[in-house]
Amino acid sequence: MDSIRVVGGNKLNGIIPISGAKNAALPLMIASLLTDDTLTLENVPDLADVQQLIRILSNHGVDYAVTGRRRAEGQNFARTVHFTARNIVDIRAPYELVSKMRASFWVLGPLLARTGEAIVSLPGGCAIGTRPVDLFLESLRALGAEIEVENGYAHATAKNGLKGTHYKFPKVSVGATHVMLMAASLAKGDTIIENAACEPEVVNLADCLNAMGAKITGQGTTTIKIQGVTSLSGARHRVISDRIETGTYAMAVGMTGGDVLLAGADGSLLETALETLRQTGMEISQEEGGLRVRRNGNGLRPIDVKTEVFPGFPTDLQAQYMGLMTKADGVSHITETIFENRFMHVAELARLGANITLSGQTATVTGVPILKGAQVMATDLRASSTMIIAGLAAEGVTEVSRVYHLDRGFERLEEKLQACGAEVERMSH
Ligand SMILES: CC(=O)N[C@H]1[C@@H](OP(=O)(O)OP(=O)(O)OC[C@H]2O[C@@H](n3ccc(=O)[nH]c3=O)[C@H](O)[C@@H]2O)O[C@H](CO)[C@@H](O)[C@@H]1O
Ligand SMILES: C=C(OP(=O)(O)O)C(=O)O
Repeated sequence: MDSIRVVGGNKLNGIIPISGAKNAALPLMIASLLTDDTLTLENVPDLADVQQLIRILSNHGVDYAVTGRRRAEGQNFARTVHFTARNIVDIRAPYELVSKMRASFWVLGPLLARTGEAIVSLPGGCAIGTRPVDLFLESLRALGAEIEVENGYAHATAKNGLKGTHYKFPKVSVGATHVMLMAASLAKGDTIIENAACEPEVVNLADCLNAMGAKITGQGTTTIKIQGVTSLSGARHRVISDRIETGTYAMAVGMTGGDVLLAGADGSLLETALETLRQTGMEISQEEGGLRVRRNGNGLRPIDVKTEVFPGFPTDLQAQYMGLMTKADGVSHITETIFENRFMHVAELARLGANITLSGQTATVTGVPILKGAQVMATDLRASSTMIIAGLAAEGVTEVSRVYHLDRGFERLEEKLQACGAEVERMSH
């Protein structure tokens, strides 16, 4: 199992290219199941989750081909991948494939819409809470599906096709919004989704579906309207830049100090998080080539944060922000409102000397002048990056084990950090 060794103390200076967003690429890839034509996606990141989803899609009969730029110094892979689901050869997504990642469950919607039947194992993903699937099942039932959950599988049927509906989500769900968008695009008649997720990744998917011939309006707001169509065609579409990777590297600069251009980053995708970082004293500006992030000499003001649905502070940046606040000049409070168990990194940060107490869903972080390197564990995807960036700001050596979590969602992290002066290396045991 790989681990990552970090020697702290260096400032970050240089250019970090921001990859395509994992959480946009995954639903876009799944949308290829909706058509027998080719869906071409640009800017697909090379990640373990993308590879795993390719295996899942291949099992359903999707052919894929990779073109585009190859690895080059200081650049993204920026791969272009063509997905063609000429025939759906298997409507079953087995446990062995689906249990590794949350998004794989989302094939349920397009398989059902295209073939009238889907059998999909209940999903895996980061262990950050119970993560039920009730909203997926209820919204698909509203579209006319019959669904039973038995022996760990959801079995959905719609022998006469799906029918448009008016559905209000009782709680905002990014994944269930993705699935309903895909399923309703091929339903008979009109669908209105209320209390829909507004995340940029939902907009990216809706725009792609429209390029494929769907009729969707209102994406990016809480009410989305979908006029069902009988079939969708192929399209060419670009994966948006990864706002979570952007925020993570911005916080890395906040922890170490320095001056980094996050090339290709789009600040409009994470305004709340960037505004919070500015309040801590960091300098952040959007430039032609991306987002410039600086912290030169000054201390960090402690700023309270509460995670919210978009456009609020993203839960996927909560762990990294906690890392940053361990170095602030005073006390901050960080409240997690999306997932009930997303604080596993607290105990790991404590190994580096952080002072954090937990009460319910709020962590109280008292900044310390110095963190000291230690052996720590990556507990989930975003927490993995937190331990690495905290290690960059700690005195001495930090060794982060279980980095398979990290590989799910950060493309070539060591290489990107090394190019900016960090001492980071992967060790295979
Ligand atoms: C692959 C991907 O894009 N993952 C992201 C997606 O996850 P994901 O789509 O799984 O997150 P959701 O928005 O669905 O989850 C939000 C909340 O709703 C709850 N819920 C969800 C579905 C359901 O049927 N019932 C239910 O109760 C969840 O347990 C959670 O408490 O959005 C999350 C919230 O921004 C991010 O942290 C994840 O990185
Ligand atoms: C929680 C995440 O992923 P997943 O939903 O796949 O577990 C994430 O991307 O931070």
